[in-house]
Amino acid sequence: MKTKKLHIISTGKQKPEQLAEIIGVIHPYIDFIHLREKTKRAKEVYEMVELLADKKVPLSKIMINDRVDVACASNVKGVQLAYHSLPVEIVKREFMDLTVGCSVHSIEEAQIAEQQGADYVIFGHVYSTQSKPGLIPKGIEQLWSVSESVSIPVIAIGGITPTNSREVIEAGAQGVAVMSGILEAEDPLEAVKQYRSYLSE
Ligand SMILES: Cc1ncc(COP(=O)(O)OP(=O)(O)O)c(N)n1
Ligand SMILES: Cc1nc(C(=O)O)sc1CCOP(=O)(O)O
Ligand SMILES: [Mg+2]
Repeated sequence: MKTKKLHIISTGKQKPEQLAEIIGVIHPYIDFIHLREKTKRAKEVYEMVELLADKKVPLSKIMINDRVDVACASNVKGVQLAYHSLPVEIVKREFMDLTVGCSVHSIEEAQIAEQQGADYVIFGHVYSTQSKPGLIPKGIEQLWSVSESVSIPVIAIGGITPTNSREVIEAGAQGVAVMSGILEAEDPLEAVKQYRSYLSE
């Protein structure tokens, strides 16, 4: 079985130094860290990449949410496009070196992302989560339908725990994306090891 991917999404609430400290410790166990810092300016996000690099986090593990300019300028792996971001096809056409992930919330969005050349999609939110308060979760069956409807990897997001990771993998996900379960854990290293063990079984 191909090893499933573990993406970590920054909360936007932690100080850059605090995030860098945590990722500096857990990066050997993760595939990608996404900087999703919606209230920060481009320069601040760029500086966060520098902090991560200082902690020896490989640039090849860093994705930038939305900001194609920052992703290019900082030479990271790629960009995670949100619903308000530039279209996938434009980013793929103009920035060929970037890996492009797209956040989707339906079969139709996933298929459009695939047609436009996305390298993978993140689908959610699968389970209810404090990180998306008041929004009804999509559930495991929709995850299954989305996974069936595209050929590119589908990464599940939203309320993912170590134990339900197995269920989402069985539903066709090629990996999981986690925010609070690791970055807000009392012991992020222990938490990431737990996710990793469920994803590797
Ligand atoms: C139904 C639905 N639409 C949009 C969003 C949020 O979109 P996304 O692009 O994933 O942005 P963030 O999750 O990063 O805020 C959603 N969750 N649900
Ligand atoms: C950033 C994000 N996007 C989602 C989506 O469905 O598009 S769910 C989500 C938050 C995931 O946080 P947690 O791991 O704490 O549940
Ligand atoms: Mg999202």
